[in-house]
Amino acid sequence: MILDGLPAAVRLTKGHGTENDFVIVPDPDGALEIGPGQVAALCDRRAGIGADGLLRVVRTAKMPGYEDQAAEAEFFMDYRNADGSVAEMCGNGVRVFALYLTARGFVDDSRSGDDSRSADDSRSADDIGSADDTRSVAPLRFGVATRGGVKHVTLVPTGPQTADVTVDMGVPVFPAGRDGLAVDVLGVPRPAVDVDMGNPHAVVFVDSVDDAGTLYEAPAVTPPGSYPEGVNVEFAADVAPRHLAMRVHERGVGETRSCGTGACAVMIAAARRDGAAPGTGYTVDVPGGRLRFVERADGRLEMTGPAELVFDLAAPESA
Ligand SMILES: N[C@@H](CCC[C@H](N)C(=O)O)C(=O)O
Repeated sequence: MILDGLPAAVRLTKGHGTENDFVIVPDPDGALEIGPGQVAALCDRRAGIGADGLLRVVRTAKMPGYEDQAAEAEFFMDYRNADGSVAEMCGNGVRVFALYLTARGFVDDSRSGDDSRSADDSRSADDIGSADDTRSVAPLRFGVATRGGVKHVTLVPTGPQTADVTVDMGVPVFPAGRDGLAVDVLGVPRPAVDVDMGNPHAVVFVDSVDDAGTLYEAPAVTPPGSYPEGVNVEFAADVAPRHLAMRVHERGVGETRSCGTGACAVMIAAARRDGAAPGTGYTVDVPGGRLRFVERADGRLEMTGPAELVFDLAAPESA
């Protein structure tokens, strides 16, 4: 049974960011062992809850090997793909994780580093966005620890279980050495751009995202063996100046409705192709919604998009 080994008191939550969906498991003390098989079972869309991935919420100080991030970020996002594999980063996951921390009271907003928040604003997360809540909501700022380093977020609640979240995704890297990188588009290899957002991406520009085909299988990437650890593949098509559409085949998942790091890779590949100056805004449409980007003068990429918590699930009483 998918909840085996999880204490009955653990309340799981389902959330999504532009329809990239996650099972969220609170484990502040790092006490739970959730192996790849159980992650895959929880993420199974027929026999489980169904999700593209799992986010375990663990205090950074309790996350072996990452304790040094605890000074900047109280909580660590332990991200797993739907097949149970571990990935370095998940951009949509960070937005959903940040909303979960605030909506479930893991982040004390008086300690969020937001100087503009008024002293008498004592609303609970459930009050925010309710019918009698007429005050404007100040953004919350805090760090989220990840395998790809601390990500700083700015979160604006838009309702009791929703928010717009901006994430400082760091400086994208164009790794050297994958010469001749290509992705098959309708059976023909096309040059691809190699982008590292903490996790690996191959971006190929196409005339229409329909050219990605069914994406039932991972797209062919050449030369063979270019990514021994696997790769996320993005198909990007121009919609208008500085506005693209994208489809993605994610490592460890399959086609998803959105990929935050993938959209970052598309944005930065397009910005370099266009010779865009820092500060230029880009929009990337994904099947599940819209993400907005700006490359700051210091080279760091900011991604803004929605996050939503959909429902909570408690384990049934044991017999
Ligand atoms: N959906 C994520 C990326 C998740 C990890 C990816 N599948 C990988 O294995 O690198 C995002 O929003 O960035």
